[in-house]
Amino acid sequence: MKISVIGCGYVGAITGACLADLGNEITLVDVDQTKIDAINTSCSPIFEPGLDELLQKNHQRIIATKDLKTAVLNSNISFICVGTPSKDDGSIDLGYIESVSKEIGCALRNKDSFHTVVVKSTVFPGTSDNIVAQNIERESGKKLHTDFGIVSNPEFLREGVAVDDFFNADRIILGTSDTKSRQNIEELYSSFDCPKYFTDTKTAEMIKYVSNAFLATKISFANEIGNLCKKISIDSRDVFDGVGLDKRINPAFFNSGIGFGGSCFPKDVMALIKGAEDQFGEHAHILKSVIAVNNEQPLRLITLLEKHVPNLKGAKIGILGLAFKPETDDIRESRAIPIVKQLLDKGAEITAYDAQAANNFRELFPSVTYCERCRDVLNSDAVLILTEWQEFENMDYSGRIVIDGRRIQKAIETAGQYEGVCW
Ligand SMILES: NC(=O)c1ccc[n+]([C@@H]2O[C@H](COP(=O)([O-])OP(=O)(O)OC[C@H]3O[C@@H](n4cnc5c(N)ncnc54)[C@H](O)[C@@H]3O)[C@@H](O)[C@H]2O)c1
Ligand SMILES: O=c1ccn([C@@H]2O[C@H](COP(=O)(O)OP(=O)(O)O[C@H]3O[C@H](CO)[C@@H](O)[C@H](O)[C@H]3O)[C@@H](O)[C@H]2O)c(=O)[nH]1
Repeated sequence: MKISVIGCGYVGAITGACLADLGNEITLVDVDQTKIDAINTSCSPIFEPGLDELLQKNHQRIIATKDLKTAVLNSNISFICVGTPSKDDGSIDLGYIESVSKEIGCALRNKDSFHTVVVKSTVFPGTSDNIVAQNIERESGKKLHTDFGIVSNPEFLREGVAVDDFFNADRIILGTSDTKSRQNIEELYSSFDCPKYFTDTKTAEMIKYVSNAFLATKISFANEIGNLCKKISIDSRDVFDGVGLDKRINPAFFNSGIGFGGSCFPKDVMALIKGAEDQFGEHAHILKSVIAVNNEQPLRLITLLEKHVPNLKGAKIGILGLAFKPETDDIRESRAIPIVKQLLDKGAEITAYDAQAANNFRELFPSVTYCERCRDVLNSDAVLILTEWQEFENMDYSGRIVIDGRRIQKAIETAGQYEGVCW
């Protein structure tokens, strides 16, 4: 199939490269020339394991461009993969979705054949029908279901393991009330043997929000219980290992520590809270607590640090890990951000190491000293572990004060003085 993918960030680049690997011809579209140049030289525009290899292997079937109109006209299906960030009040900013759907509409003015538009970006329920479809109808003069169709196909990939998640999805959610589009999308995903769940667009959109909200809830719940377990000298991991044996509960996403970051959980939980309240007058009490626990968790690590280093003014603090999780260079909503902010406010001198995320972090915090080798960070008054990169398991923490936000076994075994946030 000929497919245009609009937005070459984490979701667009993965979707384009993986669909090319399945034999489709892909045109990736972005407004960012650097990303286009990277893709056209078969280099990944983001750090994601396996993506470079896929771009190289399928380079004859992948092209990147700024020209959305031609990309849409030369394809049968367009995937919308642009960002849906938070506004200052936490509600969803649909600015990119608005402008891309209008541009697709303009392009379709000159197209005679049927076109399927797939919304992969995470959007509040109702957005595909009320904004995307209506903008396209308005700008193109064409009719939904007759000239074009809409599918909501939310993405569930996790950064760091995104290629594997694409090819080995637990399920594919497909929301559409359009017969031709359903046929197109069924054909596109025909080689996947996971469950394909067909529903309407707004239900599909809600499934994405509820999945992220539930996983975030599990993490905040594990953190709340972990905080209590620490006070009673119970290892919270042992507790959740036991709890997770109940098939109704499941052991995943019970790792307690300094909380969840990333471009999705904080943003999507806030968007659900705000959308529920502003549009429907519903107060999401549980989800508000999920955010409150998550905001508190990184600051607990500072409180533990101050037990060992009471005066942080002028203290040398080493930080291991800046990315919001391992195997990514992404620092969006990383728990390292509030921790570094507070340490700097208290006058600490910070050295930090992260093999992938240091450059991104430097843009936010130029006053931090960034080390080339992780062992250089150890030469500090105390070491904080904020991301569970595998290489941190290979270090010797003997004689060091370590405050661990992510439970690195080697630190538990070798540190001179050791504190875990929730254990
Ligand atoms: N990152 C993830 O792990 C993940 C996983 C599942 C779902 N999502 C959702 O997918 C969407 C995209 O997320 P992302 O992390 O890939 O975002 P991103 O910010 O990494 O990438 C978005 C891209 O869209 C481009 N763009 C913006 N306006 C454009 C326009 N008019 N035309 C063409 N390109 C344009 C930007 O330049 C950018 O490269 C969001 O809704 C997000 O919530 C993200
Ligand atoms: O038990 C756990 C699991 C995760 N985390 C933290 O939670 C955050 C998110 O982790 P993860 O879910 O692995 O990464 P993301 O790439 O943000 O993926 C989430 O967000 C994506 C965007 O919507 C979805 O597609 C994925 O299904 C969903 O897992 C990270 O800061 C993790 O450190 C914990 O603290 N404890």
